[in-house]
Amino acid sequence: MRPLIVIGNWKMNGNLASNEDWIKTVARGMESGMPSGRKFAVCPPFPYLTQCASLIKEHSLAFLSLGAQDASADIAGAYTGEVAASSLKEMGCSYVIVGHSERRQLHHEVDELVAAKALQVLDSGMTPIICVGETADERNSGRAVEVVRGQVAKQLTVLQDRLADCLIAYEPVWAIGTGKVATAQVAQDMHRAIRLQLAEFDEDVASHVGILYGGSVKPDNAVELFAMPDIDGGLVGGASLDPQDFLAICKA
Ligand SMILES: O=C(CO)COP(=O)(O)O
Repeated sequence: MRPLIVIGNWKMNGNLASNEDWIKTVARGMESGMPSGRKFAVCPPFPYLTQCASLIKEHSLAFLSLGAQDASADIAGAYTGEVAASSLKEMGCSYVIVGHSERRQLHHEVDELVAAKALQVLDSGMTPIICVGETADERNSGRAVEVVRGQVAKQLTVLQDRLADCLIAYEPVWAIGTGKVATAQVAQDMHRAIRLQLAEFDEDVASHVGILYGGSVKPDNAVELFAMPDIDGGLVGGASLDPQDFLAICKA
């Protein structure tokens, strides 16, 4: 049985004061217990990882793990501005997002680089969250499944059965930050397509990999999304900035 996983992606938001308020509020909200069989994590910007790790410890927030929003594809060396996966592990991270559409679009990251980053994350003992998803044009021209299958195929080529230790996040680009959530059925259909593609490679990998949905997940649509058989949780952007909304989604 795959656990339901809710991960907040703060993107380039937050500051020392708001982060502290957020962790305190979430700690109070989680104090009375959380639904069983679920996992939760938050991915703050790099500079706040240490602060969030110590706040999580201070508030004994056993339910909440820490993640990062990206990692380098290289182990170490002359890569100004890059952050090594091993450093993220040392800072207390359990998850690292790789290949987010904002990095693919704004920083021209391609599938091969995303796979190399995922390998570094795995080698450092963390779980990569590999993002895939089609644009509005690709969906409107009937190519959504083909595009996503292409992205997943590249990951399979490099990662092979190590994909069993990764999470995949299906994030349709047209649903990110737009308020246009994919209907639960549209999301389920793509998650199913991804799972069937994984099963063509290896049944065992397909049954192990958690496939999260991302794109305008809110407290009022999370229940329906999470009820779908192939949706194993959510990667939440905007709504994760509000601790009450994040908590509501975690409990949905
Ligand atoms: O990109 C996302 C999470 O990684 C989704 O962002 P929103 O929830 O703001 O649409």
